[in-house]
Amino acid sequence: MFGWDGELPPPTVRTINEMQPVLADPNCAHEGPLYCMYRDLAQSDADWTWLHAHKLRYDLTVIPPNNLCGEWVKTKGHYHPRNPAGVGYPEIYEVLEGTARYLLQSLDLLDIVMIDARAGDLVVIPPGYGHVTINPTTDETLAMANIVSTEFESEYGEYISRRGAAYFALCNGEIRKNARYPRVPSVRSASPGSGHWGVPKGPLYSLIGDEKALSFLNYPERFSTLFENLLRG
Ligand SMILES: O=P(O)(O)OC[C@H]1O[C@H](O)[C@H](O)[C@@H](O)[C@@H]1O
Repeated sequence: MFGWDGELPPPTVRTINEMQPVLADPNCAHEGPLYCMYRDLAQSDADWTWLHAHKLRYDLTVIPPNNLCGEWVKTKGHYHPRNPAGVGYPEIYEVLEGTARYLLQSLDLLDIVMIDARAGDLVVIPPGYGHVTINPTTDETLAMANIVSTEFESEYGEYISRRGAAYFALCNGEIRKNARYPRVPSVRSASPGSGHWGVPKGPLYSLIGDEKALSFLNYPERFSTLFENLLRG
């Protein structure tokens, strides 16, 4: 499954109920499971030990297509806190199957970015950017991997209090502004970074063991050029 060798542990399942506070239609009465998160995976004890020694985690997320009262299925959305040096923890994703739309928003809400990615693409979430992943299809499951620091918990408060991201991606193709956000810029598009601006090339799993390629995840303060280039596109 998704190029994963061997059995997967039982996933954490995000239900539609948990998503109610962040849906475009707050009265959407659908129910049931929405997407599965398999956290802290490794293909061998050696890989797991390396990941943990470097304060990192490899996860898979599987998002079947869905229509949530007119909105594409998406993840709940969260920010990451700052690391001890005062810089937000970044994250790196890889699309394994299907297509993904990453909707990023800076904490100051001055920058909203949409990145369309397909299988093989790697996408870096820069420090300070909240993020939602959308499966913008009717018929394809999205499977993606991520590597992220083990040193923090995701923060959902901003997304819950504003009832979702700054924009909603609707199944009719409309990108609708969320009325809970007073003033936000329009969405700009960017490309997945894989192989450019210092963003590593995949497969993501093959980077396990490569300290140089993954140290930006815990020490983003040492990689300001990478993030500046990434945000300039
Ligand atoms: O936490 P959510 O907003 O539901 O997003 C889902 C994803 O978030 C993070 O990136 C985690 O590292 C993933 O394991 C998870 O699948």
